Amino acid sequence: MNKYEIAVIPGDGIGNEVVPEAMRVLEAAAEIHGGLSLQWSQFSWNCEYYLKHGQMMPDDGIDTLRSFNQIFLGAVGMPGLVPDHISLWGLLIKIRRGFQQSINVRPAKLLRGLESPLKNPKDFDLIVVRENSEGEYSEVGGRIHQGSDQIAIQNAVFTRKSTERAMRYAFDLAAERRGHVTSATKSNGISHSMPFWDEVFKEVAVDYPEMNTTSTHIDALAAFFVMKPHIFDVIVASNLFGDILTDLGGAIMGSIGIAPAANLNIERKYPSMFEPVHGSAPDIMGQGVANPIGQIWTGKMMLDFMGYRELGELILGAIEDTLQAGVRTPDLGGRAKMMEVTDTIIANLKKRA
Ligand SMILES: NC(=O)C1=CN([C@@H]2O[C@H](COP(=O)(O)OP(=O)(O)OC[C@H]3O[C@@H](n4cnc5c(N)ncnc54)[C@H](O)[C@@H]3O)[C@@H](O)[C@H]2O)C=CC1
Ligand SMILES: CC(=O)C(=O)O
Ligand SMILES: [K+]
Ligand SMILES: [Mn+2]
Repeated sequence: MNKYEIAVIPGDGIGNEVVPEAMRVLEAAAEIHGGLSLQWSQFSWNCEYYLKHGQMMPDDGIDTLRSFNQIFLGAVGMPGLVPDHISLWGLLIKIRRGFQQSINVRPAKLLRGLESPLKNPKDFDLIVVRENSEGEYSEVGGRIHQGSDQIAIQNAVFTRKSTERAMRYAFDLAAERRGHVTSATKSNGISHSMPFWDEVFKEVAVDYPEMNTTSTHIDALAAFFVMKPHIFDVIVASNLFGDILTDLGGAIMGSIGIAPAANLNIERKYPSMFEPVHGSAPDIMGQGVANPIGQIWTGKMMLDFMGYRELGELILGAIEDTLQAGVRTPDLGGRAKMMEVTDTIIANLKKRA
């Protein structure tokens, strides 16, 4: 029996609802496999914890997580309780950076049984590789002066090491897929970091002569996601561009509630963290209608990363069977409750086993 220690951080809002659902599916998958045991340890670090303790996680939080194989997280943020920059930087981003989870992998594809809101989506199947450790999301900057003299400065940080790492990951991924990498740039407007980004992209591409490459400005790229998403294979993007593109990726699939993600420590020196693209959705929390598919598909990505790809395929198949049968939450135009969707996915998983 292969045992894995998984740290579970449901976080805020619907994170507390969809994480237990995904755990039910992963448990069912482990049972089908027979040789895989997932040992879950729960941590209640979130905005309520902050209100009690003045921090999003204890001082030794990162040390506590270090011994786990992986981290399974829901979402962080409850803007009514704690300002978002404090909650996200105090937990989510702290973990991403603390464990050098430098790559955020976010697929978007046309699922069987789901109509995209696009009129002519064709059969798109793309993956956004988002640089996850620096870029526009930096702590470098500050505020000075008062009143009408106030100034806010926010610096973007692009290192050769991290830029190259994200790009190499994208090329390696494309080599296993359709061999096409698109770089998301904005070197017409951002005059230092993005020309640098373009230069590094050209240099890295030299090492992959068999790959096709395109460099596209992020504004046009966003429009192409809507007009012709099928042209994309792998897209490599900076932290901010990747963040925005992947909500759009969720939207063109049918809902941001189904979009999965993986924050990878590709060196496997530290745990990686698996959490869907969506946030804590305070507008629908407590109603039992959150779509659990984003979290469940994220669980599939965790199994893939742990080397259980066949099991992952089984889960995605069961998700598609469920969508095809019309069992969908309201965000997908359906009337099913969250738990009914999960129950149906588990039943379909057992049928496929
Ligand atoms: N990685 C993370 O933990 C993230 C955290 N957040 C945080 O979440 C909080 C809310 O942020 P928003 O901007 O509203 O983004 P959000 O992703 O939480 O919600 C955006 C919209 O999508 C809907 N939605 C999201 N997930 C859904 C699901 N599983 N099923 C059905 N509908 C779903 C929501 O109801 C809402 O209408 C904020 O505190 C924000 O900072 C936002 C994005 C990512
Ligand atoms: C914070 C956020 O929106 C994300 O990581 O996608
Ligand atoms: K999330
Ligand atoms: Mn986001």
